Amino acid sequence: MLSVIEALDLIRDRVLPGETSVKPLSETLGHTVAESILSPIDSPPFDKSMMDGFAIRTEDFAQGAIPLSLVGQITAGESSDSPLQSGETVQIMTGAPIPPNVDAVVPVELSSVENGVVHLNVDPAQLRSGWNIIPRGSNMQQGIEVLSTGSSIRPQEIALLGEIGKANLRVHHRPRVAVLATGNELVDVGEDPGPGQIRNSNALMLAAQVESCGAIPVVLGIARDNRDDLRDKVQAGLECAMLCLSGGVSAGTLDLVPSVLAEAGVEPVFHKLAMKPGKPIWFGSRNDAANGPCYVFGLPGNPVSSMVCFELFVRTALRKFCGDTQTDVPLQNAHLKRDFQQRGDRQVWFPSTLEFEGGKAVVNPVDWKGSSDLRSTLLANCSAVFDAGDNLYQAGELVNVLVWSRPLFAT
Ligand SMILES: Nc1nc2c(c(=O)[nH]1)N[C@H]1C(S)=C(S)[C@@H](COP(=O)(O)OP(=O)(O)OC[C@H]3O[C@@H](n4cnc5c(N)ncnc54)[C@H](O)[C@@H]3O)O[C@H]1N2
Ligand code: MOO
Repeated sequence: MLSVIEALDLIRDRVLPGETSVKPLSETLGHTVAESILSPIDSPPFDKSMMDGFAIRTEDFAQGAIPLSLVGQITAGESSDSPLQSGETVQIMTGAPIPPNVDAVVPVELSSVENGVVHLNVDPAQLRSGWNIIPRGSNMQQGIEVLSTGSSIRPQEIALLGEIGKANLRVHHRPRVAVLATGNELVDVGEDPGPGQIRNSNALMLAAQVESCGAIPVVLGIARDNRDDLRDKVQAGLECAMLCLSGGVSAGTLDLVPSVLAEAGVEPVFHKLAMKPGKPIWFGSRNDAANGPCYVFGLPGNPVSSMVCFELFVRTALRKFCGDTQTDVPLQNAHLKRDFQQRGDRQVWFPSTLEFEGGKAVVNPVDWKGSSDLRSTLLANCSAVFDAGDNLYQAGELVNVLVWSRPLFAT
């Protein structure tokens, strides 16, 4: 069986970045840039005062302290082209442009003013040319690349693009992701299950995970375990950029998903991984000349398997599809809080809590009963990774951890 790392590589190889369009800057948060963006300006665009104070010429102090005559004021938004004469100063505010031949700003706290005369309470030997002035172009020079293709847009990217006047830019689309639950045992969450039935909790969970990635969920309901119903609903799902099925991918007589997908022209890339939860996961893609490719995940029906497989694989596929160049799974290290016995032939992604204790990241596996135990995931915020084999991990040992995304509100 393939490993998680091998599966992630196959997904990254198979998934290609999707379509792009030009959007107003204010609508691009969370998108990925699909063009290289150069700065048309210097930043700051002029030599600028970093403090509220008095603009001076340090050369005036070469022979020692002198009183300065106050000849004006420059506030942010104004500008002054008049150079200072020897012995003159202007009051200047933070953000205001520096007048010609001024080379330092003395903070107002280090000065006193009496009858239009300014005295500086600074040792003249300490006055340095450039003090409290940020030179034009020192943060960013005209012509440099500020964002490369594939960077994602956070609030600070929006601000910088605003600063350079990039009101519209080319970004990758938010993809539509179809969610299709399969199973004769499923009823909608608003219904009372009869004997042998359970509520379809996976579809809502997967739709929420899709939303938490910034993609658009398209919930297709429940496909029954017969070829006709499954085929029809799969066809509808293939119109989206991605399709996530849940259930029907292991070895039961009604596990029809792999064969129905194959009939629908979805080319398998892998089926079954050496991981727990999630062993029977299926991944493939269909290329449609008219609609572009659809990437298909057959997620295992057990709720924790579906959830963890989404976090690892679907999220990675979405990142790649959305043009993001950062598609590594964001694993981090944490110290085990207690001894942990691992037994089994599959790598385990164990629901756990990650906390900071005494300045250290500490991870504690929760009391998890297995892939159907959704309840214990409510106590967890990450998966701790334990390799296959029979190993006693010691308290304090470093292990890999994958933090589950924590959305604030859906987009
Ligand atoms: N002989 C074998 N049996 C199983 C194997 C195997 O390798 N050989 N693998 C086991 C593993 S591991 C998993 S995980 C499950 C996954 O099976 P399926 O993906 O085929 O899922 P189902 O059998 O349809 O369902 C499994 C379980 O999850 C419940 N379920 C399904 N859909 C939903 C939903 N939408 N919402 C909530 N719960 C759902 C379903 O009722 C089952 O209890 O297979 C093992 N078997
Ligand atoms: O791989 Mo399964 O998800 O252990 O129950």
